[in-house]
Amino acid sequence: MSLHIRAEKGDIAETVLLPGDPLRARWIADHFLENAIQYNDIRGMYGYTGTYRGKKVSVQGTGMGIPSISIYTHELINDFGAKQLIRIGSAGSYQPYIKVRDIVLAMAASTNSNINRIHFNQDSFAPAADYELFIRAVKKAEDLKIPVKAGNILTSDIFYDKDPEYYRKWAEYGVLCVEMEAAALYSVAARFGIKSLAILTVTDHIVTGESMDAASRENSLKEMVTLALELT
Ligand SMILES: O=P(O)(O)O[C@H]1O[C@H](CO)[C@@H](O)[C@H]1O
Ligand SMILES: O=c1cc[nH]c(=O)[nH]1
Repeated sequence: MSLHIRAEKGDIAETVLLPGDPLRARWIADHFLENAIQYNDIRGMYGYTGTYRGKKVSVQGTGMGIPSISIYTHELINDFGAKQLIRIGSAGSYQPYIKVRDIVLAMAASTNSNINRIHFNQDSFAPAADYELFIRAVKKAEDLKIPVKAGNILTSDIFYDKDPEYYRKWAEYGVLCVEMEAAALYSVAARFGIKSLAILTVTDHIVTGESMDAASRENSLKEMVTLALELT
């Protein structure tokens, strides 16, 4: 048992899928895993362990934003021995050619958060995906005929930005989309020497204003979840 996760050592698999939304974790346990057991309900941040095609895998909600995912990933690694963390999140597109429902593999995660400047005494750390896991995801997506885009993304501390043009400076540098956790995932994973990758489904379009409703966000992310589970 750790401060935020009610589980014993061995209850959690070495590979953990990380949706921000704990209800997405429950939906994955219900629809994709065999013999899923719920191990965590602290703060309603559900976590489950089951099997997928015979392999043990866990799904743990992380909540929204860098502080929240940093707590869960720290405990998953240090208290429960997680070795491979795969975020499965929603994102807002910054590019006209990245459409709603597209899947993006985050090769790197720029951020407007100060968290790494605090850790690195004002120097700038570049949070990046694990290369081997990233390449496996690209190949697996090809095998499954799931089209993916890949590139730099933005992990933002702000969801409701007061400046509607804020996205432009990132878009001009080729940043594909925005979400709120990947830079922290990559940084915590790097700190403890484990593998991590963020797979994102575009649910909103920052340029066109298009958006998926809340129920679709929870339920219509099947391809992303399948791709992540195939990497266990
Ligand atoms: O769908 P999840 O994984 O929560 O990810 C995105 O959705 C939330 C904002 O609605 C933020 O957590 C953002 O990163
Ligand atoms: O952080 C996020 C997540 C989904 N959609 C957005 O616009 N932003």
